[in-house]
Amino acid sequence: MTDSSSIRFPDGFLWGAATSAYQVEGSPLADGAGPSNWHHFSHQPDAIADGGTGDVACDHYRRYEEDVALMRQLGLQAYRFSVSWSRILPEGRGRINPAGLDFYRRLLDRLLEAGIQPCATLFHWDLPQALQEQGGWANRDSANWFADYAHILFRELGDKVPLWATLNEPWVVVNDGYMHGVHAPGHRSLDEAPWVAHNLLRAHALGVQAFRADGQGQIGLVVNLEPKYAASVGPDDAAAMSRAHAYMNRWFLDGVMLGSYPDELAEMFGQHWPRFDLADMALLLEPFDFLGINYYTRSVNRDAPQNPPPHAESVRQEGAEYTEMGWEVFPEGLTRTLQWVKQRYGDPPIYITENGAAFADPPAHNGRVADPRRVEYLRGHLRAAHEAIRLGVNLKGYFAWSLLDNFEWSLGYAKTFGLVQVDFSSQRRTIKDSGYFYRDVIARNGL
Ligand SMILES: OC[C@H]1NNC[C@@H](O)[C@@H]1O
Ligand SMILES: [Ca+2]
Repeated sequence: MTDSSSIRFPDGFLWGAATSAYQVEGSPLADGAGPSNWHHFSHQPDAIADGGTGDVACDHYRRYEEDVALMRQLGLQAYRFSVSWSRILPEGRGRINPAGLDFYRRLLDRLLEAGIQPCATLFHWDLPQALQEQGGWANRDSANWFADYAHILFRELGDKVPLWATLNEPWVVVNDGYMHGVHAPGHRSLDEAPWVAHNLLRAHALGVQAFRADGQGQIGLVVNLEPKYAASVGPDDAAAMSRAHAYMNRWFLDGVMLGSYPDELAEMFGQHWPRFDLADMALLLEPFDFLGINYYTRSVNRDAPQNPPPHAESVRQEGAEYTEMGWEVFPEGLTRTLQWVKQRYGDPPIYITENGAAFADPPAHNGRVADPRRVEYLRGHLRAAHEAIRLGVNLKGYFAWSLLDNFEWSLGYAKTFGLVQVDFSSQRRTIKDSGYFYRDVIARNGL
């Protein structure tokens, strides 16, 4: 039963929606842009479920003015997007491509004219291919490449962007790109993965230092968190839950908030786990202004010794509701996760930088797209977010994933998360019922 009592969020709570460059922009090589590793990866045979690539996507690189108009129609107060590193630096380092900067200046000007706060992510997985070919994040120099890139953006775009994020979901880069090989660069290496994670966090810290030197506004880190439950009360499943929790939720946050990695990681990686310099661990503690949390679901884990770290597997829950991603709809996990972050990491300011659901939506009919399951998903998770605020979590805003149906990485275009439907054959946008629902939430600052 949905609770019918109305709720109001705090004054000034920030309401937005999110996208990322490679998932929506298209035109990957336009106007002097260099290829990213995702451009390279998505063109590999069988890399993407429906054979999709980011070549066109939502054509946002060319339709951004129409899309900002859609954001206005939804009454968004903020828009979270990412900058394509290889538009700015086609070889990843050195030569700047002015046309790349100009695209983001145009987008920022449209947003500011519309009274929409930009929230820019520096890195949302699309590393310049030229840097991937120099080892990418496995190369210790990657942290410096990132800091140089960050410095350019702060200098060139800093006066138009109040909220910055260094990285989006470093865990996914490691788990999907370096452990399971299903994301760019498609590696499976217990030796590379810990160093990739470490260099990503070093990059984050050096990026924050660059921001302190000449940035304006606030800067944060965006992580995906998924509360872990045990499939049974047995000790093996409890241990599996604890390993899964360390691997997915604590690895990166302990690194940057506590200056150490969970002991469980050294245990589960064994001889593949490096010895990290103390100087590195001190760097990781570079303070930043807010934590971005991306929440979708929980997982219930049982022991799976045959699996790679964390030697666990998730168990489907009888009677539960699942999205098209195979993710359980579990809003109470959001409240629990926000409380856990508050208690473990010293009550940092938090934005929910992504929350949303993929459901099989019907095609637009008479200018409408009925997506009641997404409306209920959002309603339930907004209630859960409000409950966290009631429990004292310093939650400052919420960004729905996603503004538009878009390229869902290795799953291609079939998984649709948008508040706005995109007909990829015509590029026609249609606001879904969930978009109108969200517009009313923003207008009321609550449910
Ligand atoms: O899977 C849905 C989203 N999750 N976080 C990162 C985004 O790029 C994904 O589309
Ligand atoms: Ca507030």
